[in-house]
Amino acid sequence: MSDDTRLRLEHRSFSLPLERPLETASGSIEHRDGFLVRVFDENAAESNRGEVSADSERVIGYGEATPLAGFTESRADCEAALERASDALPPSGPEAALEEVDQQPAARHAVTLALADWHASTSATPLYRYLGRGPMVARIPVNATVGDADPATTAADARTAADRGFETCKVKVGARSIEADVERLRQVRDAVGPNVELRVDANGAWTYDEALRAIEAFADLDVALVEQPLPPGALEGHAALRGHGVGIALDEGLLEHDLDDVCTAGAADAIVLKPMALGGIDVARRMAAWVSELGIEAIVTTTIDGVVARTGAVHLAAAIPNVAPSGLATADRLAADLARDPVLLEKGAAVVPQTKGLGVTGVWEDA
Ligand SMILES: O=C(O)CCC(=O)c1ccccc1C(=O)O
Ligand SMILES: [Mg+2]
Repeated sequence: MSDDTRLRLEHRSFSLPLERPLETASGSIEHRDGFLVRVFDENAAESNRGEVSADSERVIGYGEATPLAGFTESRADCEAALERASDALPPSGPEAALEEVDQQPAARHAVTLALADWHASTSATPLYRYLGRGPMVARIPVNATVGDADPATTAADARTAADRGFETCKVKVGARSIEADVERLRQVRDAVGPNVELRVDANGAWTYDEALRAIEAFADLDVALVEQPLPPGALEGHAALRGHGVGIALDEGLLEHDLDDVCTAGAADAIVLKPMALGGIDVARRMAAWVSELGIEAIVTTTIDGVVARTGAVHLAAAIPNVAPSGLATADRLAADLARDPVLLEKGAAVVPQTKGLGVTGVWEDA
């Protein structure tokens, strides 16, 4: 950053309705409300004032804070943290602004993403290469997300995903009895055939005995992974559920435990990284690097975020070597979005944007 760079941060609120609510064992997600953040160089804006092309040439970094109960701070705490960060950035710089959002993961996600987008755009580098300084990545594998519903609807949704080319399908479970979920997965397996990888996500709904019963039945249906079978506090329980034919992934559990403790307990075959809940793509990337040495898989996903955070998560996934199929095919859940989606989905893969920064444009204007 040059000496006359004086970054300024602004935020504004948004509310996005879902086209189809996502039904889960921990409730239904019907809309996503949050804050768009932008960062720009005040001095650059000043010197360009009055020139016709000033706005389109000015580098702007975008971020998104989309809080979700059970995963992040409240909307009010998020907004207060963003206000503190806005007040701190111009006089004191990025480090001081980050201190103000340190305890609020969604707010920290937004501020760090906006700064990273600004820096990557300033150096004309796609965000994932700015993050990882690694090789070019054209595509990352993604999974389809199928919510809780009756067996026939669940099977039809999975079939639609398979017909669209998804090779991995994640089904929400835990909202009904084990027997009902097993029947749902039986119909899903029949509908998609043997070649689609199936995962389930119980969002912490089961007791240990229920989880074991579910896992033994799911193993016969060749379910590859169960996400968060037990409540987030359980580590030993998850460790004991491993080795029964279905891999164990932790999602909510990562928000309650240090990654070191998860690894020491041997509680997971895979971890589910939600940058919004973990406090930013920088935090998520460090976690992925940490577990890769232990043979634990990293899955990137979102809390059904808007296009800014979702695209940030796509760049994160592109910066993780051998990232597992990730939960990033959720754009069509939203009835409206913050801007045009720069990420194309093609046969179960997301095409990674190769333009500078995040690659999301036209954000603020249409919010
Ligand atoms: O991972 C996916 O396929 C989609 C995202 C998803 O399931 C989700 C969305 C919002 C909140 C929680 C979760 C979850 O993984 O538990
Ligand atoms: Mg989950």
